[in-house]
Amino acid sequence: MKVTVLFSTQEGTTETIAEKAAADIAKRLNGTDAAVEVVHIKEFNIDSLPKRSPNDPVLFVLTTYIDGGPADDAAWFGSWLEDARFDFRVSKDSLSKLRFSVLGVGDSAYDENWCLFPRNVDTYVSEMAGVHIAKSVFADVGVSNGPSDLDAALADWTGACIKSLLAMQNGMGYSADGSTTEESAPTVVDEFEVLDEEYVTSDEEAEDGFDGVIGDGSDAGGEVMDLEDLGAFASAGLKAARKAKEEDAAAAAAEDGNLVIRKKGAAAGAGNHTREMITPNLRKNLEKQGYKLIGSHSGVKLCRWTKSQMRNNGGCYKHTFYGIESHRCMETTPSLACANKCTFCWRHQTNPVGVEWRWKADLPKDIVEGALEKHRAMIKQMRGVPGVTPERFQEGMDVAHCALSLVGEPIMYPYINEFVDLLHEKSISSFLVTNAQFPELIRTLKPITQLYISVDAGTKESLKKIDRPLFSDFWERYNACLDEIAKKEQRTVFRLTLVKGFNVDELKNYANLVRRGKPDFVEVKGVTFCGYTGNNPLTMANVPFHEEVVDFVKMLAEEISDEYEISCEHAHTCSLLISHKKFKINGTWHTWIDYPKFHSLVRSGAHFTSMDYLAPTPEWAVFGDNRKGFDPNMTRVYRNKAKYEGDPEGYKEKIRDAKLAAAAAEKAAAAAAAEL
Ligand SMILES: Cc1cc2nc3c(=O)[nH]c(=O)nc-3n(C[C@H](O)[C@H](O)[C@H](O)COP(=O)(O)O)c2cc1C
Ligand code: SF4
Repeated sequence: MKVTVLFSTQEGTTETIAEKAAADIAKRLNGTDAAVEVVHIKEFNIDSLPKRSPNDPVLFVLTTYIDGGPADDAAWFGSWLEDARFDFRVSKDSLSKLRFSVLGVGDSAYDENWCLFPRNVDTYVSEMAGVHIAKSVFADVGVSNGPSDLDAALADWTGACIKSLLAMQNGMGYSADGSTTEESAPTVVDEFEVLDEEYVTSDEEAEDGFDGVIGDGSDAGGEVMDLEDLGAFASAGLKAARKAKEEDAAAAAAEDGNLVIRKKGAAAGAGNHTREMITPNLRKNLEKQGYKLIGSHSGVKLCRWTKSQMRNNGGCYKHTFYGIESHRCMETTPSLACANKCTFCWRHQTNPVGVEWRWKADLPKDIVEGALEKHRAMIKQMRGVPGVTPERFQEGMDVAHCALSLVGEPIMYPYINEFVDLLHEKSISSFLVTNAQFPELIRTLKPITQLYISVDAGTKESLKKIDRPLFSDFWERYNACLDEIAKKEQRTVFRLTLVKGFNVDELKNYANLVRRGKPDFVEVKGVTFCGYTGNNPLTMANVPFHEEVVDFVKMLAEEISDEYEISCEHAHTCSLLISHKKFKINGTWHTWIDYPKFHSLVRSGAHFTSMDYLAPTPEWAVFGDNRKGFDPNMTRVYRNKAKYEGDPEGYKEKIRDAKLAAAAAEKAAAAAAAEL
């Protein structure tokens, strides 16, 4: 018997799952004549499926991608199957020899598209007379407990497959529900069911009548569990035990040599991917990226500019544009989840997603206190570092700004208003970035110091390509968010991230969006390359040069020149600011913020607008100044100072050449990979 575990993946999770399943199966079939192989779908000859011997089952482990469709590697398999299924010339029992089962991987946050592709594969193969050796199971990476949780689904599915495979080896019958018979020929119950699709963890649904019982109880080993027990069911201990078991299985199988892994090069991104808001795996992942986690859904991270300004080596663009003291700025988020899968996301697609809040909500007080504590602990590590004076160290400990822009969608957090109240009570300013998918939450958001909206694309098509949103009405939501922004009276900012080859050609569309949202400011920045993984479409070639950003900004400013003008530049981060002309008072830009005034306005409870807490912009920050946005009170550090000072133009040229070479090399590598 040859068991083929056939996987498709976009970003690597499903590959890991397939390997775990195969290792477990191989271990359990050890000592029989069965061989187990893990095969990447691109390496598999699909035309051989109809001829496959019933003795050589195929276990599909398939991910779900955009609009519920297949990952790129399985696109042709999807169309092969569909063609075969609907082509009247193909016999309806053409897969009658095939013994199979499907483990689908997807995220229920995608509603009706949850595991759509694996479900279709399951349906089509059944309709062409393929025979289940075990019930197909659909796993939900969006929950951390319950029967459709990835770990539980994997364990159930693998267990059922093993049972049938052992029965086949022993010449016994088997059924899709995992029971065996004494008959020598296989008896197959050709039906399957999704493991408790209705199972949800949200408080809301619990209120809607969820009684804490999973299915009929059979899913949990015959027990009926209540909600408290679910916590234990998903406890770290159980998971650790499972993991250890899986690792043992992999090691033993590899030792015994009945497991073969056949896949295409580096098929996908690395290891541990995500399930739920801060599950043990996600925690590890985020901590590896330098996040300090608070409670069950919040994070804080020390920004490089905080460290830089602590040493008086320069602040971030927010220092240049708005007078933020970067060394007193805490970067945090009360929601690591969001409703997108942006191509340029810093979290390398490991983010939990949802179209609404559906997790336990920690108290705002605990998040604010926890974030301050962890932020200060990171600042403490800067004590004694060259350039950090006792004054600046003390200022660093005394947080004055909070950038709610780390990752995730902060306004999804149900207590966001209470959260910003707590910041303001502590005289901490609030800069909040939202991703333009929740107009109703923007509407109900209280006045904050500065409200950002990410305007990632000028057209529906490129928004879909860049942000890869969950909502099907994402474009309508995007526009509704702009309408809400237009109604806000305190400072509003459009944040444009230019991605070469994706959105830089949409000048006129952007101009229309600015006219619609009427923001006070438009910040434009080139996308930052942060080592995107897996099949992420971005490469260094998508990162625009500073001059390209400047050219774009000049053209955009020209389009909206009746009301806006370029005001500031921070060359170091390729960022420029276009401001509404009302901030140019008597010929002087007033893009900076009077923070004490903002706090006294909030405390007064009086009505106020963005014109009530402004401050003049220093000359060095103004566009056109030869200091290019670098604060002259600080000392710039060049990594290659000698070279730069000796021949600044030549040095810039070299940097440019190096970037171009890197971009060309990436393109060539991608082309070569595509050809393989
Ligand atoms: C751009 C994008 C779109 C997705 N669309 C869906 C979808 O429509 N339905 C679904 O069930 N899961 C969807 N997912 C969730 C993935 O199936 C899930 O993240 C899975 O763990 C990815 O597995 P992989 O790492 O093997 O590619 C999507 C993920 C991404 C990144
Ligand atoms: S909205 Fe933010 S956190 Fe969510 S995917 Fe996009 S960049 Fe990442």
